[in-house]
Amino acid sequence: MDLALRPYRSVLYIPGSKDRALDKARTLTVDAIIFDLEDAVAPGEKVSARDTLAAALAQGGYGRRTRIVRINGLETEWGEADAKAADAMDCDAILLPKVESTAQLDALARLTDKPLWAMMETPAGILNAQAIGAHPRLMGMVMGTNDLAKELSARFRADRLPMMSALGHCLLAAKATDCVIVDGVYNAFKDDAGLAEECHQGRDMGFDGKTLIHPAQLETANAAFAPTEAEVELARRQIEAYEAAEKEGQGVAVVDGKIVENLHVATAKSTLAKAEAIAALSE
Ligand SMILES: CC(C)(COP(=O)(O)OP(=O)(O)OC[C@H]1O[C@@H](n2cnc3c(N)ncnc32)[C@H](O)[C@@H]1OP(=O)(O)O)[C@@H](O)C(=O)NCCC(=O)NCCSC(=O)C[C@H](O)C(=O)O
Ligand SMILES: [Mg+2]
Repeated sequence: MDLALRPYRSVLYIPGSKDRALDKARTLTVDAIIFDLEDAVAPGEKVSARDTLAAALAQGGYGRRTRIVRINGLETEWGEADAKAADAMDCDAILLPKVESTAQLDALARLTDKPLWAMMETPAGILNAQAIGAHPRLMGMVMGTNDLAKELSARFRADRLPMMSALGHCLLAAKATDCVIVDGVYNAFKDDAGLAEECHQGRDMGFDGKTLIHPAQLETANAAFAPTEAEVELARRQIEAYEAAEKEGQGVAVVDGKIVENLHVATAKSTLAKAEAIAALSE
């Protein structure tokens, strides 16, 4: 399936240095994996993590899960070697941290032909989101809300008010440039209720899914970002009603007391496409 059309409800970070977690991921119900060489890997393990990760990906077993490798920034001592190593790995895309300009993406694009993703996690990066999203090699954006909170001196709040302008700005940029966009992590991985609340907020805003740090978070994100049965059923009825109205020469149908126009039909079709993509993943 086209990478951009795959589901991204749950996107799990796995430290590239941890054999046990790399193995566990082969059994998890996760849409995409970020194999991390950056912040989840201690400096002393950065070099060996490349080989550990390359071996895990060569061994395979990750099925239809999208495999994204997060490298260290190209300005660091590890970045360029990471990029060359990731280019040779059996993965679907490379994720660059702390992207602030298209020049950084150009530099990475010179080292690999793989699709690129960008971490959006600094004030300069957020302000340049539209240009970053429009980069011809960029496929997706990942919100880095931990780094962003640090850079903004913001406090973590349940309603994420201090993050809202950055989240909204990147969403607009991603939607305007046809990029996939996934929300930041929820650090308290044992707090299911808090995670569910944040997932629903992200889904309501329009994110495609959420990045996660622990397998215990998968079920909540998968449920929150999938169309519900009621949404699928309504989408089918809207399409049917609109097609019937069109045959009668009408441009508007009514379903459950609400108007259905061609734009609602487009949303209904994308709801059905998402449900089908999720079903295809679990086959
Ligand atoms: C948070 C953790 C350190 C907790 O690890 P651990 O104590 O090992 O957890 P458990 O004992 O509960 O683990 C149970 C089993 O699950 C496996 N496991 C744990 N985490 C993962 C994972 N992420 N992926 C796959 N499998 C995982 C364990 O191996 C156990 O397996 P088994 O023994 O076989 O049953 C740990 O969860 C962790 O390291 N998480 C990832 C942290 C991380 O990636 N951080 C960096 C990304 S966040 C970030 O940087 C975002 C962004 O840049 C920003 O700025 O916001
Ligand atoms: Mg970060």
